[in-house]
Amino acid sequence: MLGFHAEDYIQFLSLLGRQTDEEKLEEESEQYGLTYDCPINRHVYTYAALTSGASLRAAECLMEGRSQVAVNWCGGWHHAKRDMASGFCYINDIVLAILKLREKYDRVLYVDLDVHHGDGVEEAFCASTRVMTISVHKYSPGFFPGSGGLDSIGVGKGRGYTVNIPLLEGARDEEFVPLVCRVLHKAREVFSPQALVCQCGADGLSGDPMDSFSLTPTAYSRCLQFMLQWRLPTLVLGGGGYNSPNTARCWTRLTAILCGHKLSSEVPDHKFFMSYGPDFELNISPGNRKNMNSKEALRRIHNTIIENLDKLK
Ligand SMILES: CN(c1ccc(C(=O)NO)cc1)S(=O)(=O)c1ccc(-c2ccccn2)s1
Ligand SMILES: [Zn+2]
Repeated sequence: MLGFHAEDYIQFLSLLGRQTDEEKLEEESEQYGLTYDCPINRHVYTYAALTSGASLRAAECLMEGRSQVAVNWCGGWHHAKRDMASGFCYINDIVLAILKLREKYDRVLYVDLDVHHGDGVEEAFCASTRVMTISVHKYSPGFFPGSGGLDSIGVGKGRGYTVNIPLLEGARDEEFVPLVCRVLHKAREVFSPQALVCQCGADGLSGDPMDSFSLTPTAYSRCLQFMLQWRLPTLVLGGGGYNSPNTARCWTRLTAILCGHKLSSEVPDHKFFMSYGPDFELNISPGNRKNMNSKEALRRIHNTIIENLDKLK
């Protein structure tokens, strides 16, 4: 964890279980972002260490050639900063995994499909020409974390290696998939990644409490399948997803794709079967929320990103 995070932050997290002076605890917690959406309890450190360790181990499996794809659905904590928790994220397992992959691969592509901007990962690599980050997310006044605009393209020598695809609420599969895949195609052309990390936060699904996009698991499946055809060492991670049955539907579908397994459209009987009512179907309908993304806006976003990426040639 010290490969990315500040020692004092990790030290504080590790002492949480043993700290008894509530007053002191309260005060210090604030400076480390350990309030509101990142509450503290004595289990946080172990939880964060285990989930990050799993993402690191998955990266090592790829580097050892044990598999072409490795998955950690408990990972994907893209908001955590070097010395601060943020957005339910305590340790940035994604940054740790990318730094590990960089020990073997010269260029790593990071793709963030979560409905929230992958700010913690972008910030960590915004000055790098060896890690390209691409985040597609809802970008709207007051929506967390508030960063990830079209003009956020990296800094210094890393300028152009940060890509943001900012969308408005109501985004649907039929425009999400072609836009993301066209950007991915261009990114691969100009960056030639040797390894891939994909955060598959499912809070963009229709029916998620984040109430933002109208995606179905098909959007995530098509984007992941597009990347899988590159046959790069690929790390697949989880992230947000607050409608648990729908998130399970989505990640089960992605797992089946990764395993080359065909799924029935019916949810099979199991311990949590009743949570999948009333239709007990694997698929999710997109719903009918108003789509605020106009064709002109989507075209402008696409053209701007393609122009920016072409400058890297
Ligand atoms: C802290 N926030 C985050 C941060 C990160 C995420 C996330 O999933 N990031 O990927 C989600 C919410 S937040 O302020 O937007 C919210 C906290 C609680 C929220 C909520 C709770 C219930 C229903 C709808 N929204 S949104
Ligand atoms: Zn999210």
